[in-house]
Parts: sequence; structure tokens; C-alpha cells
Amino acid sequence: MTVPKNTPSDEPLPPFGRSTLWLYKPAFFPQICTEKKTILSVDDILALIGDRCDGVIGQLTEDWGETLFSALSRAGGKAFSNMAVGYNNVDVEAANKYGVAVGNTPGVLTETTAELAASLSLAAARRIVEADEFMRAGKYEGWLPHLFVGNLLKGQTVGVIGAGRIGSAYARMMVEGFKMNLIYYDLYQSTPYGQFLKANGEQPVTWKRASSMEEVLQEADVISLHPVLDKTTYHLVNKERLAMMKKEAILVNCSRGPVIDEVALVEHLRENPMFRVGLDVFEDEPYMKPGLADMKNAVVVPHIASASKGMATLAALNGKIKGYPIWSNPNSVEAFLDENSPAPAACPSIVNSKALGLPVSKL
Ligand SMILES: NC(=O)C1=CN([C@@H]2O[C@H](COP(=O)(O)OP(=O)(O)OC[C@H]3O[C@@H](n4cnc5c(N)ncnc54)[C@H](O)[C@@H]3O)[C@@H](O)[C@H]2O)C=CC1
Ligand SMILES: O=C(O)C(=O)CO
Repeated sequence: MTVPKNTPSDEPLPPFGRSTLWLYKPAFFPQICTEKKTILSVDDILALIGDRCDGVIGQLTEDWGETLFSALSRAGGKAFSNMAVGYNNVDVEAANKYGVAVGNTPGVLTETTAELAASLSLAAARRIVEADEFMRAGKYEGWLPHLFVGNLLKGQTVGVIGAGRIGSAYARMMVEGFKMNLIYYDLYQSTPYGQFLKANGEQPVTWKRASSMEEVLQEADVISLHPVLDKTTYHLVNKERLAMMKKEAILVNCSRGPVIDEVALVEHLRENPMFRVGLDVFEDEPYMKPGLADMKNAVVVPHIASASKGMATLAALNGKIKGYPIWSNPNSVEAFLDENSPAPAACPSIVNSKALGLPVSKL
């Protein structure tokens, strides 16, 4: 375990290790973990917290539960900032119990994640990865009309499950870019994309809110999953629901791996060669379930939908919890990302601010 020495504020920060855990130690600039491991275990983090630590910026791959929150609280810690939009790796009730504020980074990844979902939709529809492998293997002998026949998107139906920030941005891209019709399902939201179209005075395609997820699965040609991961969405797409989808449908997942039962997915891909998937996330990340890597009808990328500077900025500002009120609208974070102006004296997004009774910013 390599932990840099406390770094006085006038010295340059140590370079990043592979893991980007930051620890706020009293009277010093943050310590950046230079551990060469990609994923830190609970024991690794316990050792890093030690007996004095004001707060931590951590990652979605870490298991922040009772053990870590009690240790952070004993060390004097008041904040844990998850460098991600999704915080299914955080037990917020345990954080509440120890009075630790939990931050996340909503909004900054909306477009980048939606763009990757759109890229995976296209790559799967037009069989880009298969065709690329074919070219590189020297198998191309000349044009043929049936070579890698794919799915045309224009005029087909795109389905979105979980029509929040990212789901709505993806819908906008597919509808406006490819003139697809839209059907969406969300457990809670009632009018995401419709309002956008109305506000722009246009109705170029049909769109409807489905009354059930099954309706989306049955009707759509391309389906993209964008819900949070919680008890209601674990294995949301399972064997039975895969069987409801069209034989030539495309399924995309840029949310969290466990939203799909990956074993059932591999079986479905094997039995339905015209069914295709584009996956950014996996049930047992970083691993794939046996057989998935062999499936020609799967496009797989290693959780690359995010990776942005803005996410680190928001995570760092969430860590500055001491004396800071909470930004009133976590969906509107531009003020924190303007490099030419000082960031507002507020925390962009603390998910348990109500439970901890933290004040809301008047800014
Ligand atoms: N692959 C990547 O790099 C990234 C993945 N994500 C994932 O995307 C998720 C969504 O992010 P945002 O759109 O910003 O969040 P959001 O909170 O705006 O949207 C999530 C939507 O899911 C809906 N939902 C919740 N339970 C549902 C259910 N059972 N069925 C259908 N819909 C349900 C919610 O009502 C909400 O509208 C994050 O929680 C995170 O897990 C986010 C950023 C990057
Ligand atoms: O922000 C998130 O939730 C991510 O998955 C980042 O990759």
C-alpha cells in the first residue's frame, strides 16, 4: 500500500495512482491514493482512512457501507463524495447513521453517457465491430450485397427504460438524429420528452409513455436502459422479458450491469443470432459472464460512457462540505464547471442533505 505523505499546500500534488481515492487529512491538502490497484477493497480503504480523515472522494467500484462510514466517522470524517452519478455502491442509511454527507455528480455525464448509448446502438445495428474484425482479418474479397446486413434505424421505434436525464438525452439523439419513433417507460416520471417537443413547437415523430415496461419491450426495435440500480431494477431484464422482445431487437445498457440478468442474456444471444446488444456495464464488473465474449452479436466496451473532468470537479466540491450549503438544483451544475469564474460556495449534490438537515444554498 503506497499512501503519499501529507502534502503541504505549497507543494505539487503527487501524481495519480490507478485508483483515484482522495482523502482529506486535517490541515493539509488532500492526499491522493497512489495505490497501483484499480479497485480498492474495504480493508485497503480502512487503512487509508487511519485515525484522522475529514472526508473522502471515492469511486463507484468501492463498497461504502456500515464498516467504512463508521471508520470515517471515528476518524472525524463528515463527507464521502462518490465520483459518479450512480451511488448504488453507497449505503446511504449507514451514512445517515454516522452523520456523513454523501455526494454524487449528476448532470455532468448526461450527454456523454447518452452519446455512448447512441454509439452502441449504431455499432450494434450496423454490425461495426464484426465488420471491423472481418476487415482486419483480411477476409474482405470485394463488395457483396449481403455483407453484414444490419438494421436501418430511420422510422423504427426506439424504446427508453428509465427516462431521466440520460434516458431523455438519448431519446432526443435517436429521435432527432434518426427520426425514430419513441416509446418510453419510467417508474416515476410522466412527461420528459413530450415537454421538450412541445416547447419547440414541433412533433416530427410519434412518442408515447408506455404504461408498462413490457409494452416497450414488445414494441421497440432498439431499447436503451437508463434507470438507477436499486431493488426495483435488479435483473429488470431477465429471461422472460428478453423473450418478449423482437427477435431482431437491439438492447443497449449504459446504466448498471445488474439491471440485466447477464447469464440469461448470453443464452438469449446464443439462441437468437439476429438479436444484438451494446454493453458498457456488466453484472460482475470487470468480468463478463461466461460465453459473452464469444458472442458476435454483442458489442462490449469497458464502462467508458463517463470519464470527464467535470465529474472530478463536482466530486471535489461535494467533498468541501464543511460550512457549505447545498446547491439548490443539482441538475444545473454549469456554475461549478466554468473555469474562468470561481465555483459557488455550495456543494453541488449531497444526496442525503435532507436526512442530515443541511441548509440549502440561496445562490
Ligand atoms: N455507464 C456510465 O458511465 C454511466 C452510468 N450512469 C448510470 O445511469 C443512471 C441514470 O443516470 P441519470 O439519468 O443521470 O439519473 P436520473 O435519476 O435522472 O434517471 C434515472 C431514471 O430512472 C427511473 N427509474 C427508477 N426506477 C425505475 C424502474 N424500476 N423502472 C423504470 N425507471 C426507473 C427514475 O424515475 C429516473 O427517471 C445512474 O444512476 C448510473 O447508474 C450514469 C452516468 C455514467
Ligand atoms: O457516474 C456514473 O454513474 C458512472 O457510471 C461513471 O462511469
